[in-house]
Amino acid sequence: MQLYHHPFSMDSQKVRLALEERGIDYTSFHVNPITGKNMDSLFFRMNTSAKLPVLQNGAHIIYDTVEIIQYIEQIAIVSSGGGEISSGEVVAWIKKIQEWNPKYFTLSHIPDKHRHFVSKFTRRVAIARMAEYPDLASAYHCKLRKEYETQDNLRNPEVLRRSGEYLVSLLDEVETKLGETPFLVGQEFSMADVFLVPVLARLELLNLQDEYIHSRPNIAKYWEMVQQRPSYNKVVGKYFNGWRRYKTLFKTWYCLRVRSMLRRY
Ligand SMILES: N[C@@H](CCC(=O)N[C@@H](CS)C(=O)NCC(=O)O)C(=O)O
Repeated sequence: MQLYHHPFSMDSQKVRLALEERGIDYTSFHVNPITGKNMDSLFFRMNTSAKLPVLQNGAHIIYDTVEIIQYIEQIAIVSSGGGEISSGEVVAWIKKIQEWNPKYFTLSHIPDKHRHFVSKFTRRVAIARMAEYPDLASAYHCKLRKEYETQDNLRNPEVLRRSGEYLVSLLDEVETKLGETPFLVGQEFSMADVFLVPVLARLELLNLQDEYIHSRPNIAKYWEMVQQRPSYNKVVGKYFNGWRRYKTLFKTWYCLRVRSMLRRY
């Protein structure tokens, strides 16, 4: 089984947490969307949305995060001969969390000058690939249009307001629930937690933990606890804990700067 993913991608983190928690082996391929690797022709031909993650098992390819997780659960049940599929409550939490699109919230917390630089680089990559692979030109063109759309939406205060409000109401609901049970659904770490942990990790990466995590005591306690899990360390901690975040971010930033200077798109 091959997983195309990247540590920066929250949906990739969810899938990797599920694979680690269920102890399923897979071959990992890093595809960095910030350096435009998701537009490399081999990957793009398989997945013209260029979005991550993608799970491939032989001829079976899945592009949707929730569907990938359901597939992982089925594999875990078949290979262990036991276990069970997620309950209705877990599925409801997954849906609620997945309804929050972190894109605009994240981008709006990145300084304009860095954001514009990355956006320009992404557009240049799409244009370069268009010329290189004429048979994929319309798909690359679509990707280019989406990038302009993203930048337009970021100038719309209504889009940002809605995203922020949804996040706050989601966290308030999570805070109430965690006052009743140690994990989002009951006594055990479930797939609902797999979807929640990357949201908290994103808030910490953006240095927003005081406003969103520490101000909610139940979430703060939960956050401390889930960070002790080996799956967290492998998927998130290894790249973003303490000084590691600077190494991870610097590597991507350096690669972007050099390629941009040399005009290697
Ligand atoms: N269809 C995917 C979308 C996942 C998605 O939005 N992925 C983001 C990262 S979390 C991505 O790949 N962005 C890069 C891009 O849009 O170029 C799903 O629902 O699982």
